[in-house]
Amino acid sequence: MSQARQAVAAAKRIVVKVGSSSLTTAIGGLDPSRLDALVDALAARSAAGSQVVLVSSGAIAAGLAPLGISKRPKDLATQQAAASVGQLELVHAYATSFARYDLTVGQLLLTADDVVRRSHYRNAQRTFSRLLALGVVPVVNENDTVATDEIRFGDNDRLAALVAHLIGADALVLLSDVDALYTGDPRRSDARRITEVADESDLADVTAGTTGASGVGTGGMASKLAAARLASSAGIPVLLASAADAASALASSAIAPSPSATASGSVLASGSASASASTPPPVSAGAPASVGTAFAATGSRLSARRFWLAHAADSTGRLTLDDGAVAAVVTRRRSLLAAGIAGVDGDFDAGDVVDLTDLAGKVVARGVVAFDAVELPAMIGRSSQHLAPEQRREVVHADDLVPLPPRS
Ligand SMILES: Nc1ncnc2c1ncn2[C@@H]1O[C@H](COP(=O)(O)OP(=O)(O)O)[C@@H](O)[C@H]1O
Ligand SMILES: N[C@@H](CCC(=O)OP(=O)(O)O)C(=O)O
Repeated sequence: MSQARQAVAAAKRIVVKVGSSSLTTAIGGLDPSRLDALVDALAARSAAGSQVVLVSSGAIAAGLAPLGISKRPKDLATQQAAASVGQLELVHAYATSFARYDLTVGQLLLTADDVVRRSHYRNAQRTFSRLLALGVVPVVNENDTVATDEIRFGDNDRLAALVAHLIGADALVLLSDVDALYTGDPRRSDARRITEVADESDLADVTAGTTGASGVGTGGMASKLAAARLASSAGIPVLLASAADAASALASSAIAPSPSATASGSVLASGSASASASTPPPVSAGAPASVGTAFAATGSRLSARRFWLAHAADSTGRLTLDDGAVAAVVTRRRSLLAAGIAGVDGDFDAGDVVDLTDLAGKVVARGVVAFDAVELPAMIGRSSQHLAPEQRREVVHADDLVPLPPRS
């Protein structure tokens, strides 16, 4: 079994994301039997001693039937109305289903700011940590009802990758309606199945579509691939599999504790399983080598601050660097000086996050800029001795700068 699969099977803290298409029926609305089957697998993993966080899509899809709408609306306001109605159905269904195992769920509705803004993510971190310590299964979704087009994650794959980093998860499992990553859309006969992704070279032949077959999901395989890259480059192994294979994908290599014990750190549920609660089906010993696609962790875990910098929701401008400056900041990890800047775009203030690009426009790094946009045009291309004394400092300090992995 690959190292990535072993890591997923051994993970003590695991984030599992499930897409809308895996929770709904062909005619719309939640499919209780698919939801229960997913919960069976999650409860089994929890009983094997792992802390489980579920990122679940499906609010918009679940809201369509109660509102008498037959297909996914295109306009934001109707999507938000559907999400408002559907989220309630969704968490109610989860609460009922997890209760079969005497497990309590907690709902977290997050906006992009909650996981990418430094001032907010500590708050989200605290909430997750407390919920997990209390033995609760957090069920996460984007706060669709207040998210606007500009500030939306849009797809929960990315949200799940950000949450996995935020809570220090050991693995991320992305469950979808397709059994693995293919070289192209599996509806095409020439698409080849990929079992292991050790590094970027294994993805060279892959074309990932942006729409799914179901019509209820959002990002297609492209958003799953982007999320898998994001997580694996930050040191988190990823397993992409079909929700129908959830039991195998979530199989644990841990020796299952006694049936009454729950996730490690639980202070509430230990020994409190009610007489009526079911015992989850036993877990097998780790995901079989053939389930889904496993992505090895390629990078190392970034500090919360660097992760925030690299993946902050939006940068407010861009600085174009000449070749020497690109080499200095990306390879030698130096600060960016005015002399190496060839262009300035955007309307930013000192302290904002900006993209740093090469002369061809490719983003090579991100950083916190130390000057307002209006100050920079007169400074760029000049060496320090040709700058006013108060301007003789780094435009982006090395401590505030993170080179972006080439593939994210
Ligand atoms: N290279 C690919 N490998 C696998 N699936 C792909 C690929 N390109 C496109 N797809 C499509 O992406 C779909 C999954 O995306 P989506 O329906 O948005 O899932 P979810 O609702 O689980 O988020 C698959 O059903 C498949 O049709
Ligand atoms: N937040 C939205 C889901 C967005 C989303 O990413 O959907 P999907 O592609 O099915 O994972 C909802 O709950 O309907």
